Amino acid sequence: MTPELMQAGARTRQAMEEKKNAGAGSSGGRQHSYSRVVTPGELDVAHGAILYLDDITVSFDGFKALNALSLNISAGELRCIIGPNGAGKTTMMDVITGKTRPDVGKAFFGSTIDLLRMRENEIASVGIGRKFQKPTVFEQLSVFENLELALKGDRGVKQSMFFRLNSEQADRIGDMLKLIHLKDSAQRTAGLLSHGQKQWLEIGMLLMQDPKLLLLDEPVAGMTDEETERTAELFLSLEGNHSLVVVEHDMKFIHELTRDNPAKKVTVLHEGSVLAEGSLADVQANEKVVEVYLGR
Ligand SMILES: Nc1ncnc2c1ncn2[C@@H]1O[C@H](COP(=O)(O)OP(=O)(O)OP(=O)(O)O)[C@@H](O)[C@H]1O
Repeated sequence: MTPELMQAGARTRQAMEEKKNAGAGSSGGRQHSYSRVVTPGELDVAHGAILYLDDITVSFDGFKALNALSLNISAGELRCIIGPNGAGKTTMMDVITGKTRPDVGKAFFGSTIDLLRMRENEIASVGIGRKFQKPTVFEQLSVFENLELALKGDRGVKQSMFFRLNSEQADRIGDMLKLIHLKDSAQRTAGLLSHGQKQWLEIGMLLMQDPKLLLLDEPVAGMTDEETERTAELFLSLEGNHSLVVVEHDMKFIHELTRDNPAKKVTVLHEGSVLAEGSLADVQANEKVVEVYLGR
């Protein structure tokens, strides 16, 4: 071994030792007793939950839009949330994404990321993507360009100008076009797409940023039956790799999302709290649910 190599080896060992000691200082030496070391700010779903809301209350001039709401979503889960108008579904999404601050309660992404201490843009950057009801794509650009833009993410203007797709990125866009059923429309101007196709494109744009949790607000509103079915297929194909929270009024769509697994959990919100939670059959048979929602 040459002296240079020996010196390089010594430097590497010293750096490793310093890193180990620094880690011991910041975590109280816990990595000696636990095999898993969690990096601050990194999503940790080792305990199973990707989203944990506890006792969240949001008041508007004394009116409680959310009233001690608690909700747990597991990593990889597809959870449907239903509830009558005014139940608090949008307010719940607003709390998760940092748009609205609750009066009290806890909201964690994984077991370590405290959402209530973060701004909206920070929450988006740790991996929570939100799809609003209305599609918001860049109408003048092609489908491909929309996805390309989403891939660029929040690079600065100058970096975006000089951004060139590498082959891996071009492949990712190709795969996404297939997934969202827009392969044949890649060069089409987005403004010319049908409502359903625009919704898929926007979902594709969200997915290009690889969110860990997707919040989808009435994604099939205004879609044809065929588009609704395809959307259900798309969401089911994402389940497992992503976690999805789907707020929806369309019961046919909820049926399609739960058909492969009838035990899949559905949550019913009412007056800012969870009224019922269980399989679709269970919540549909629940008298309180029938009274406030399904029986209307
Ligand atoms: N900014 C606000 N100021 C006052 N009241 C509000 C505000 N935002 C929501 N609310 C009220 O809080 C309650 C819950 O509203 P939210 O929009 O969360 O319900 P929702 O379940 O999403 O309803 P929908 O299905 O109609 O969209 C409603 O009574 C609503 O009027």
